Amino acid sequence: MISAYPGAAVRAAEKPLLDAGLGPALMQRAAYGLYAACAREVLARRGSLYGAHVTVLAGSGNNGGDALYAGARLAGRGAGITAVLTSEAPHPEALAAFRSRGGRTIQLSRAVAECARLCAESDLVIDGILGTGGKGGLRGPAAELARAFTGRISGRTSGIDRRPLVIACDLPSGVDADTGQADGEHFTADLTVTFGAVKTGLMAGPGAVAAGRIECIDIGLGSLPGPALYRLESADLAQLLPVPRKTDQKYSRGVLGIAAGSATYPGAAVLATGAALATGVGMVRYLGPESVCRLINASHPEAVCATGTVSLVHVQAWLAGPGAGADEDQRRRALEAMASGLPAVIDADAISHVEPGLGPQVILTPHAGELTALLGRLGETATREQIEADPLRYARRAAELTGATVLLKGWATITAAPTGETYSQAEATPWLAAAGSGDTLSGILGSLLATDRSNRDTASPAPGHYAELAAAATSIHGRAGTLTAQSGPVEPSMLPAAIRTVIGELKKGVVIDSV
Ligand SMILES: NC(=O)C1=CN([C@@H]2O[C@H](COP(=O)(O)OP(=O)(O)OC[C@H]3O[C@@H](n4cnc5c(N)ncnc54)[C@H](OP(=O)(O)O)[C@@H]3O)[C@@H](O)[C@H]2O)[C@@H](O)CC1
Ligand SMILES: [K+]
Repeated sequence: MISAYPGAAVRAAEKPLLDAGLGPALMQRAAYGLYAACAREVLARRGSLYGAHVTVLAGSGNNGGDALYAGARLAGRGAGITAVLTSEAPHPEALAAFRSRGGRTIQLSRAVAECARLCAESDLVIDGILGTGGKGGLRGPAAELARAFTGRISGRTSGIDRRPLVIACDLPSGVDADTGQADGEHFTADLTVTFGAVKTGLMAGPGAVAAGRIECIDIGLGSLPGPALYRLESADLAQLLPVPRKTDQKYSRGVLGIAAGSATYPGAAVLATGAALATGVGMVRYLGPESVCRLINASHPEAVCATGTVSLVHVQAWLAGPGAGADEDQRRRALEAMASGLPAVIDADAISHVEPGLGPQVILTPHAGELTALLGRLGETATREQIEADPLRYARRAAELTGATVLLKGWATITAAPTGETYSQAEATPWLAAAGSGDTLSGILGSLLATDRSNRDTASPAPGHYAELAAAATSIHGRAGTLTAQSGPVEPSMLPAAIRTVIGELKKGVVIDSV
């Protein structure tokens, strides 16, 4: 599990070490970690450090110091290095070390266009303009450089017309370390090498997109407070996924009730059912129109389909909403599912029936547009753009207002418990942004809720338990999409096959996390 902390918490943990005069030592550890990651990535790309073109972007603070020291080490391995100084007052000792290894410097304010060209023609750009001391987006010439560089490399691929590798020092410059907001110009990295602890802004909103892969370097920080944000990794997922016991039968493994689909949108019910079955539920009981029952049984003969009501069906969890449209019977079923006290995924059209006073076992799965509407009904104004810019804040706020667990979809999907525990998962591929994709996510989550033993074995699951399960479902969905995308565009109806493969590999311990 990755734990992330706000920038202020990391700075507070550094303070006693700085007061004890250990600042330079911490910087050397950070710079060495950055150098080692840069060397590894350049070697992987071009086979040799010797003769590689590297540009270091160095700001006025310690972030620039880290980047200059890392650049000095790369110069010592034969790379050709130029530092673009974005301030008149760079870190003096780091600059001296950089120059002593033969690094040359350019003052950005006098040559923005030249610096943008230099970056675009480099093998590697190290972004050391701003770290945790940055306030707001980039300003002045640094903002112009980010814009010009992005313009120059847009349209380039990772093939022959190669983009330079961009490695961010601690965090991509212009990204808020706590929220991931990036209001103004900012850099976008392939890899962020972060120091001491992962910053929450690297795992949320635009910051999660800008950070790329995340690597955390241990610099020997003191104790940190409780993390603000978690990310599940393969080993956590393997533990969370239930395996059938020898004594199990279909009912004890878990039955999921699905009230989804309508005469207008029947496909959503088929997709949700297929994903739930592939995730390993003991049984699916489907409730909906007869025409949808027939369609589901044509592809999933194991699903038990009926047109009845929620209260007459014995299940361990509910899934309501996908494809329900304006179907009045499905609306009633969604309300009954929310009131049942059982774990329930409330997705798509059912989100518009949500009222405050729910419990954490109810998981709402909005995208930013649906959350705008939900918050509006609860008396809170937030535009889609505001939610996309700061998803941590709004997912937590929605959980607080409804009492439910909230899964807010995005590049990094945020799941927030009403008690504050928050997760971020970012395994998805952009190919998953397709009609029907959300229906499969809700099917996976429904299955995890129905097979969840803690719900039956303990009186009340731990706070944040449902947010963790929602994060697990998000991760499985993202991994299944990424696996499918390896051979081309993703059709959501292809996902159940990949879900089975992902779960099988997780259980065998085959999947190794890249960060
Ligand atoms: N502390 C430690 O022990 C260790 C810290 N480490 C490293 O230090 C980093 C934090 O360093 P830091 O505090 O010096 O801040 P940093 O982000 O480099 O820049 C601040 C400077 O930028 C300026 N500035 C601010 N906003 C701006 C904007 N929007 N656009 C333009 N300029 C802006 C601001 O000037 P001001 O506006 O305040 O006058 C100020 O001069 C941390 O991320 C990590 O990399 C590691 O070495 C490990 C040990
Ligand atoms: K940076």
